Amino acid sequence: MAGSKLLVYLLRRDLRVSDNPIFHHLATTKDHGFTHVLAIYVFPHHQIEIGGLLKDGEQSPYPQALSQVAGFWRCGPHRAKFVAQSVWDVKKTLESLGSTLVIRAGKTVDVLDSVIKSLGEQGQQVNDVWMTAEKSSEEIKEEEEVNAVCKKNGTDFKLWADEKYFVDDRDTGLEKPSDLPDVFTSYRKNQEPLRERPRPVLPLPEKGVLPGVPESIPPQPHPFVEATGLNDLEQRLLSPLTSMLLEPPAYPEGAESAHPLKGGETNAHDRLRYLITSGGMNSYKETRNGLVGLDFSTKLSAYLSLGCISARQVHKELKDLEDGTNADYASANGYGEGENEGTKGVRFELLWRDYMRLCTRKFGSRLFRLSGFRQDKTYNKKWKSPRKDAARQDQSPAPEEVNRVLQRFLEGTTGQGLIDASQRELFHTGYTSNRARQNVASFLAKHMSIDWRYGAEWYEMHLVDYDVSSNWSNWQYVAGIGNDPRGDARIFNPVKQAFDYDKEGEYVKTWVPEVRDLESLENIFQPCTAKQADLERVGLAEHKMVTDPIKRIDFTLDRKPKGPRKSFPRKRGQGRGGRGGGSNGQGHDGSNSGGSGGNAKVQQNGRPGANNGYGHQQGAFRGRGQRFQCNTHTPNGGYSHPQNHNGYGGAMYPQQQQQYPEVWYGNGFNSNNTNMRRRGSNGYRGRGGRVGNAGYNQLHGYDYGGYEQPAYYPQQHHMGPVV
Ligand SMILES: Cc1cc2nc3c(=O)[nH]c(=O)nc-3n(C[C@H](O)[C@H](O)[C@H](O)COP(=O)(O)OP(=O)(O)OC[C@H]3O[C@@H](n4cnc5c(N)ncnc54)[C@H](O)[C@@H]3O)c2cc1C
Repeated sequence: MAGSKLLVYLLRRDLRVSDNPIFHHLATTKDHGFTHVLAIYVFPHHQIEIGGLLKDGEQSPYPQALSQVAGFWRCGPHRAKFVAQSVWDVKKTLESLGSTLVIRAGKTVDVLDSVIKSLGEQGQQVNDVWMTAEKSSEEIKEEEEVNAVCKKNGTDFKLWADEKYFVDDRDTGLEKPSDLPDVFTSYRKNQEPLRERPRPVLPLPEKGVLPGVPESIPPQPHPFVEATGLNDLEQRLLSPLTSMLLEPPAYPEGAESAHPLKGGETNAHDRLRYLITSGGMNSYKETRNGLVGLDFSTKLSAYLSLGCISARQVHKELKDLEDGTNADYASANGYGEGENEGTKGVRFELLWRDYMRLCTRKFGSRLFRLSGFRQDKTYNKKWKSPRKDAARQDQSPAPEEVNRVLQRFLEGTTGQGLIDASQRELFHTGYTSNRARQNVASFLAKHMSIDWRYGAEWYEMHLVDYDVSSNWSNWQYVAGIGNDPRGDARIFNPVKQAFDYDKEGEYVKTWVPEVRDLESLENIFQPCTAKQADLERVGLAEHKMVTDPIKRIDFTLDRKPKGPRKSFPRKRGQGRGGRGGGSNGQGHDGSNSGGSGGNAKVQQNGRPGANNGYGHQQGAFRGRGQRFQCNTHTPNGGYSHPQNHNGYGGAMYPQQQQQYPEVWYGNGFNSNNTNMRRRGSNGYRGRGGRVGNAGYNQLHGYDYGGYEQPAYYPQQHHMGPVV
């Protein structure tokens, strides 16, 4: 159209209108020349599953949004909802300012190409495309693809810095990415005093100052539909998601989510104001290691990671409190009293977030590498893999056993209370505290020596605050292959940590209801330590957390951890491992999964199981193989993905789910009948062996017994209270 100039702004993790450099530029620069702006958010097909947005009967042109190593959904239900809410909030805010946000699904470049073509057919040229830059490899690739499409269409392309971090890139003093110190403390010292570092925030554009919206808005490209509203969008995003667990935990009665917050810039600012006025920011330092409740930490992470709020906006409100410059905070504790330990602590953590992102900038795709950022080629840690094609030939235990242990870890039945509570909380709510995350990551990587990327991908699926840099760098850090100067030497003892941070056992009891009626903390944190009579009284005597704990840690109340820090429990015949076999002699080698009792006699008992204990394993593997081979979304629940040799749950599209609502086929496990336990013949606790073994019924191992999936996915009736 003659005289008009159109800008397309592709939003990604900059889901806010205030303190947004692009909107600010458009609102305040007189000669930018644009008569129209079309802001677009594309649900990216490779990061969020968009199969639920397909038109009836259509097939997606894209592979499913599954993770590379484990084949988990890359975005589970909690974050899918949160993103939808955040996107919708931007739309509402822009509408209130006389603009709008167009919401699409697909591959960003395909949507852009279609938008440019569709507008071109109506005589409207797209002159410029802008987006904000990210530092992770996948996002950089997307930027390059967008640039290429722009070139092809004769459209200008510009990348903006997002400015959502605490210290602006222009102010860090780092001349190039590789200048970043490999130790956080060195970086922090370079940046202090932190209170002086952030740039001022950019205000919300005034109503009517943004360029107009084009008269005709291009439709959602085929074969996807446009959601009719926020509820419809949420439901469609959630509908294809399966739990990926063979035995998903039930939602514990009475448990309340520590993260009942909804997404969006508006809610982010409400939360921030609440934290200031309630005194939460002042007490942050004392409470930040908490485990239960909404207010022990800020719960700003999900907003920060999607860019619903910027770190400098958080800093500004803290400063207003400290300086006494916002009358709305006049009645808050600490008003006008300067920086305190709490507000200082929040700034410190925000700098951690910056640092993790600068690590991504420095190390690029090494963020996702098994050997981590800094290890050279000679690094030789023997990670254990649940995948046959990825495991070393001499791996012990075998991949099938690692897979069994991994499943227990994911579903939260390891027998370590703190780990299990955290994993179940994460599964049900999308959140778990920093303290719990450290323990969980350490447990998988250091106690179990399992390929830490399974944990990182599980977190990617479930965390409502998933952030590529914060997640993967933290996993590397805790796994000992990232930027922790203590590396392998830092190992969290989950029992000691539970005694230190869950002093009444409230957290573990909240999320692991099976242990609620046990009396001593020691037993709550490790139910296998309870007396047989107590276990029988609370109905736990036959529970796998007790009969087959993944790891048992000897710990006495004088707080000194005892016992070996072995990754997988010892090999058969090493004196601590054996468990009694199943009565048909089909038990596992107890040593592979955490045996801690044991003397020669116990080992003998364990051996028959060890020798014949493959029914379960092979069954599981064959089950998985069957799913993998299944290319289409059949009722067998299979999926195939080029990089995924490790299918877990059958991914089913809505139509099929209606047909076969809650059953997964093709599982190698039969949840009810696989275990034929008996007591280890040599006592059951302490150093004398313990409640015996998981002997696996071979028949069921080979049989693909259909598994009834609890109705958690996708109905979402256990999402916890929402405020
Ligand atoms: C294994 C592991 C995985 C993690 N994955 C993520 C992730 O995907 N996304 C994410 O935002 N955080 C991640 N963290 C960091 C941290 O656990 C969360 O940021 C924090 O628990 C979020 O809760 P909060 O907002 O109440 O944090 P607060 O304690 O209130 O901290 C304030 C803010 O500081 C930042 N922050 C705090 N600690 C860290 C940290 N260690 N690294 C980076 N930023 C931090 C967050 O943005 C947070 O919102 C991970 C930590 C571990 C150990």
